[in-house]
Amino acid sequence: MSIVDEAARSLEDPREKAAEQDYFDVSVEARQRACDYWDHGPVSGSTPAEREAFLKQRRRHECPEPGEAVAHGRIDAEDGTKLYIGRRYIKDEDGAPLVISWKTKAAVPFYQATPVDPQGLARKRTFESLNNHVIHYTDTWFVEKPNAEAPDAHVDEPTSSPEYSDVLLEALEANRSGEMKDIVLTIMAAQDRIIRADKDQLLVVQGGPGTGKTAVALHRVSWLLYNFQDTINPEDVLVVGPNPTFTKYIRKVLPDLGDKDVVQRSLHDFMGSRVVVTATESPEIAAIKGSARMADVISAALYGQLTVPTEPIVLKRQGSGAPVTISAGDAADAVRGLRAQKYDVGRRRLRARLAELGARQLGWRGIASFEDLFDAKSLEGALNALWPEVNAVDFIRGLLGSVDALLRAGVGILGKEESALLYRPVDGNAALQPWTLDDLALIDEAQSILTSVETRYAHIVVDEAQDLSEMQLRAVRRRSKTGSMTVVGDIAQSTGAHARDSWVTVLAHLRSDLPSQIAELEHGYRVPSEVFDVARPVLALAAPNVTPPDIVRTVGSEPSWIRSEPAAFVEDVLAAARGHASLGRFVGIIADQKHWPALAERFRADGMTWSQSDKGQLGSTYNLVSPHDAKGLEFDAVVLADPATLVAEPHGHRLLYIALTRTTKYLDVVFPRGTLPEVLRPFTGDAPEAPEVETAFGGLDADEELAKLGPVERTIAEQTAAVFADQIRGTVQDKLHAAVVAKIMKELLG
Ligand SMILES: Nc1ncnc2c1ncn2[C@@H]1O[C@H](COP(=O)(O)OP(=O)(O)OP(=O)(O)O)[C@@H](O)[C@H]1O
Repeated sequence: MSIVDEAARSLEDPREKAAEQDYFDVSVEARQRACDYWDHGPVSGSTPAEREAFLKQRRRHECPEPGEAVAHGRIDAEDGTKLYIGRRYIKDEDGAPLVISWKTKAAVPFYQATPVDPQGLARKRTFESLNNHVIHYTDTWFVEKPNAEAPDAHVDEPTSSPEYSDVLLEALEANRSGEMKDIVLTIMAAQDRIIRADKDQLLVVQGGPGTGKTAVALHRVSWLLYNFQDTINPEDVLVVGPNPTFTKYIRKVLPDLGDKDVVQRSLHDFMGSRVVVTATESPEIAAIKGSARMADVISAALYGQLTVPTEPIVLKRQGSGAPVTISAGDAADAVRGLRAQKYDVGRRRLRARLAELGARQLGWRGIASFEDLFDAKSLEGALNALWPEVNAVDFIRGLLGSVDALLRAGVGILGKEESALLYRPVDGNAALQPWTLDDLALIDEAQSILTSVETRYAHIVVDEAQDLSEMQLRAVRRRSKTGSMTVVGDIAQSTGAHARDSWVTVLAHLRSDLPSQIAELEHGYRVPSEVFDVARPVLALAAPNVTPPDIVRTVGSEPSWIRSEPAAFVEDVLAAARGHASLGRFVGIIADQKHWPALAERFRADGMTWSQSDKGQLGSTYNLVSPHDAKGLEFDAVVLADPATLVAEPHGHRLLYIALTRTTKYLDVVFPRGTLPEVLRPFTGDAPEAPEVETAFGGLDADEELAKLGPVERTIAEQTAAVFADQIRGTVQDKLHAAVVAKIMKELLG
């Protein structure tokens, strides 16, 4: 048998399909039996440890939804061995595998075999099923198809490049919602290699928008939990996303893959909740607070509070004895000797050391706790004078609230102006401070110097990692037991106060003894080429060194360019959004927050419901999203409002690039006349100008216009309006589509 260059897809053979259905039925039954056993069987094990192990297994075997497909693929090796591949392992009554998990090594060829490297496969079969009824199967042959296999079957011309199967393209076409879906059926070879890459490394995944970085990182977690289940529990894995909206967006992927209990946090809460963030930082101050130099400033400020005594220390005795005096020299040596310790450890030891020095005066010797010999208040007072008690939140509040303390701690680390910039008046108690996201990392750093932060995670995933400050990276690193991490992002989408142009600092601040590598994803799955053609020149300005992704699909719908008169801007944004929503699309309205009050007021006036990204919401038909919050999200249709406001911000072209790459299908750009950023101007071509259309049809009453038509004409007008909805949409209010068509018809027909 010879290897064919191009995989051929065969038409389904009804007998084959029936046989596959039988196999599915048997597997469903076996899965149900296992479910019943794990769900309702007695807890086994005679010791508590055995019982705990059983319960852990039970959690791993939680029953899936009854309709979850038992298998999505099958691989036939050249020697005739067949393996079915699904989300979970299913065995028959004799313990033989019916379906293997996609996470096993044996499943690798399903994802990685290509005509050039078939990995021992003769055929790969992909199933589409609904409630475990096989609807279709598609075969990809890696050898010449044996004639005996399906004598009546035709060989189809491949309907798409075998690299981008119909199943993949259908998944990419599917309508989106506020929750990301898994991609188990269609993981691509390059993605699969990253998912299954060695655990013990710092793996950075760079890739353009929509290349699947988030999906890959989450599937990698699932793969790790399966393959290292003896050493990694779900709660030992942390996934950090940029903001609560994003965390909400991805939260169901892991549970859908069978992995509950993974810790998923936003940058706002992965460090704990010592304070509530209520304010934002100016970019200038955020940049200073985010710099790793702040770690030295905090350390200097903390240890700068220690006093090396020059006077003897007097300790009162417990009870009635005369006080004892410790020489200044002995006390000073004690303080100096403990400076290298964690702050709280040093303080504890100093207490013991002072008590020991005092006890010596009384003739006590030996290794014992002498603290009880002394009056607790007296000992604590002496200790506080030398080594004050500190809590991280109050300490950072105090440090930021004192120009003197900042200047002192910043000597040789920060410039004087930088130290002075950090000053923020202390007002009320700690909870009432205008805490910012960047303050959280300062508090965390202080906490780590005081005691330590629990290094509890066996693996950490950081998404949109290109934006993390050095201080945030340090906070992530502290939580990792070994340095095993998967860090994903896109330098071209790096914005905000900590934007960067390479991964060098990220690697530096996350590094451990483990090896590190940067892997790249090159194919863009989300954004259709019609839209990416617009984003490409923006990328060239935003990040000239970043290679654009290879786009895998087209949708046959060009972006719309809608010029508005300023007074009609909100109306035009609304009309564009409504046009999409009326066709059942999940819509993202990406707009600078300065436009939000007007948009929200208009939504309210129309009785619409919508979600707002600043509230961590996502999922209504209409989603109002700030350009910064848009990172990582996607919509069926994006209405980008007033792109000039994005470009006007720092890293403005990157923000624009992000906004342009959030759509899986449709893009409408609504801009006040004369404001379109230069980089986008070539695309407007001879697009109709909304205000003129508005003027021409201003005051049009839909019912009145339609009433002028006979019933047949009216039906034609309505149908035509539906067909041309995309063209008309955005130029006039949605409800006027049919009326506009009616008017045009009248005019054309005289
Ligand atoms: N192999 C695949 N099969 C099906 N869908 C895929 C595949 N790879 C990516 N996708 C889909 O493409 C979209 C983009 O994926 P994802 O959000 O992971 O990309 P990203 O690289 O993280 O994007 P961004 O940089 O914008 O955050 C998602 O809808 C995802 O499900």
